[in-house]
Amino acid sequence: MPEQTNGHINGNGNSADRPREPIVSPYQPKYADPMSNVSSFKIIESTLREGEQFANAFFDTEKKIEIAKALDEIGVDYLELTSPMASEQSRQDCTAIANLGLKAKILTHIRCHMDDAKVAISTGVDGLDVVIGTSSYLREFSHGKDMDYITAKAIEVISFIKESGLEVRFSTEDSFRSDLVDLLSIYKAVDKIGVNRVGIADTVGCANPRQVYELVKTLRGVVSCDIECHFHNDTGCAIANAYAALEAGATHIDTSVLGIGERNGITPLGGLFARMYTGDKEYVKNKYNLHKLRDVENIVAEAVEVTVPFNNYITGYCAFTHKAGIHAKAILNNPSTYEILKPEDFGMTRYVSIGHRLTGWNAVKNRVEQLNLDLTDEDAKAVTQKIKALADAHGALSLDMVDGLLKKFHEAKEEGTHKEVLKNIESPAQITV
Ligand SMILES: CC(=O)SCCNC(=O)CCNC(=O)[C@H](O)C(C)(C)COP(=O)(O)OP(=O)(O)OC[C@H]1O[C@@H](n2cnc3c(N)ncnc32)[C@H](O)[C@@H]1OP(=O)(O)O
Ligand SMILES: O=C(O)CCC(=O)C(=O)O
Ligand SMILES: [Mg+2]
Repeated sequence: MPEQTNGHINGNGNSADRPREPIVSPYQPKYADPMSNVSSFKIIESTLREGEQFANAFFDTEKKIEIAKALDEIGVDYLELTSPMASEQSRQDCTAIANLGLKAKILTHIRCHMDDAKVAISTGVDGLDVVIGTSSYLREFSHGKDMDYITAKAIEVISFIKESGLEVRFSTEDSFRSDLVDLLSIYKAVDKIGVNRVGIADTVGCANPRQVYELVKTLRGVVSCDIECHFHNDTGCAIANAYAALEAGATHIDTSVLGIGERNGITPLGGLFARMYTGDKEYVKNKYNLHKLRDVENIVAEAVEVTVPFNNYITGYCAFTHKAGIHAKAILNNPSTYEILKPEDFGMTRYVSIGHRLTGWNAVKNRVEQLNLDLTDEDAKAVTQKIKALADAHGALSLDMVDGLLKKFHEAKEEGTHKEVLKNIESPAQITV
């Protein structure tokens, strides 16, 4: 039997830290967890590149440095920066961040073009992410080049970057609307000349996890270098696609803080953490400083003038709020009953909400115990019914109101008038403390 713990209504979740027997769920997936790549996956954090393509984003040098340092504290493996070709300030910012001496490797992102490569190398970054579109859309409406030209240019640019000693990645923009034979043939060609990584990019967010798995698995059989993946979230698959890519043998995933990027963005850093933590908690906890996630999200949210979404992975304000009575009872006994992520692993706090009509007597009784009031189960049940009636008539009650009601009831009980007092309370105003 799992240990019965006394959960905290506003507690810090420490009850979940106590040793307890593992709960073996009959609903564990039957297949072996294929997350062999979890123990080696790397994050290419692109808030300072893809994130700068978010509609509201404008980061001055100081803000870029603040974000870069905050991401470095989390322990992301790479930071990807906007192309130095974008503007003179972008070029100077690349140089400034490359010189910060961060633990993360610094990359910048360039077109498949010799001029871009030359300028990028001169910034002092550790590596270059080279990209060129291979779908018929991009070949026709963007750069207008055919596959022979693209392949020859890729080989020229990659060879040049390698000669300078930098790490180099080659990526095909809009991979999922590109011809598979074209893709495999160009990836093979660049693998042969020693590219460090090839990249698959779902530039328009059209791919689903099954398609991702198939493409990455096929590519894994064709190249020996690392495989990076970049997923846009237009159809809500960016996290699932990242996971499917890792299952299939990808090694690097692009993220941005809060998922910001072109249109509605890419795989969010926090969402990827949540997904990967669920697969291999110890690896993710040991490798990344998860307690710092909220700080960097707040920095970025403020910089781009958005609020952190209420339902954000991990840090959304209700990510660890439990409400319905059935949930509250079980959570208070053992948080893992309704939590796959431990809030304390992310520096977050669990909250059990009790002042509403979905509440249950077990949660109310727990509050009675926290307030150290001498009330019976029957008393807790009676007060619970009053909370429900008040909520039906007036909407949710604050925790202060619930406390006020419990204290009033307790005082009246000492005088033997509690049933009458409870009956006479008809509005929250009568219990507001
Ligand atoms: C899917 C992605 O997010 S890819 C990354 C996107 N990032 C950026 O665009 C960085 C910010 N961009 C910029 O500042 C500018 O677009 C620049 C500096 C890169 C280029 O600016 P401009 O020279 O004014 O060209 P413009 O932006 O109008 O068009 C893009 C040019 O790059 C070419 N191009 C587009 N993609 C590529 C590529 N991957 N490799 C090589 N050339 C490319 C286009 O053919 C076009 O060339 P043209 O000047 O002959 O028409
Ligand atoms: O360089 C890459 O792999 C991705 C570029 C990009 O942002 C995209 O294709 O959406
Ligand atoms: Mg993108």
